[in-house]
Amino acid sequence: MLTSKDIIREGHPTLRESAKEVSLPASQEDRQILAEMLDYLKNSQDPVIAEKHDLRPGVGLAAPQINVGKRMIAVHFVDGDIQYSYGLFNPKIISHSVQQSFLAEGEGCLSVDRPVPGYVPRYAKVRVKATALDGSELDLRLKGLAAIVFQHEIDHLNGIMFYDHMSSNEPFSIPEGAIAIE
Ligand SMILES: O=CN(O)CCNC(=O)c1cccc(Cl)c1Cl
Ligand code: NI
Repeated sequence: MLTSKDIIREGHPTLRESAKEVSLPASQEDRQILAEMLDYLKNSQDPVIAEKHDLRPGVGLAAPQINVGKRMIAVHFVDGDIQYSYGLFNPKIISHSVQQSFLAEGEGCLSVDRPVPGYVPRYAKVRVKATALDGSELDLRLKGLAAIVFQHEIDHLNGIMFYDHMSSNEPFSIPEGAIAIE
């Protein structure tokens, strides 16, 4: 099982590289890695398992964070009454809103061992295409928390960290018309 020691931290070059497309259909090895990433998220959200294995909680995870330079992400969280639990190959934002949004509580990252207070401006709505673990093609129209999490993960595939989006001298500045996601 993946644990916190498998997660690379700021300063590791892989976090700043662009990850490579996964050739499909995915190999058994790539499917195994993606399944383990999804399991990490589930385990990290289980108080008993997280405590036992000292797991930091996460709602998403990108392969570069476990030093695998491939375009694979996992997400596991509930947003309102919609449960998102996916392992995805080659996720791609194919369109997005002009309007922006940000998480009122800010963002955190398993690869960043320090709090970085401030708002992370992101697209309020995104349309994402990807191939799921079972090989099916997904076409997702996301808003709210889901839109933010998917952008955080897809950023990791492009070597982008959440604080790259933050205004350095005004971390709590809010872009014109941006909506706060509570
Ligand atoms: O890349 C994934 N991680 O670093 C996992 C840890 N961070 C989170 O779960 C997290 C926390 C707050 C906001 C967002 Cl958008 C995310 Cl994603
Ligand atoms: Ni992260």
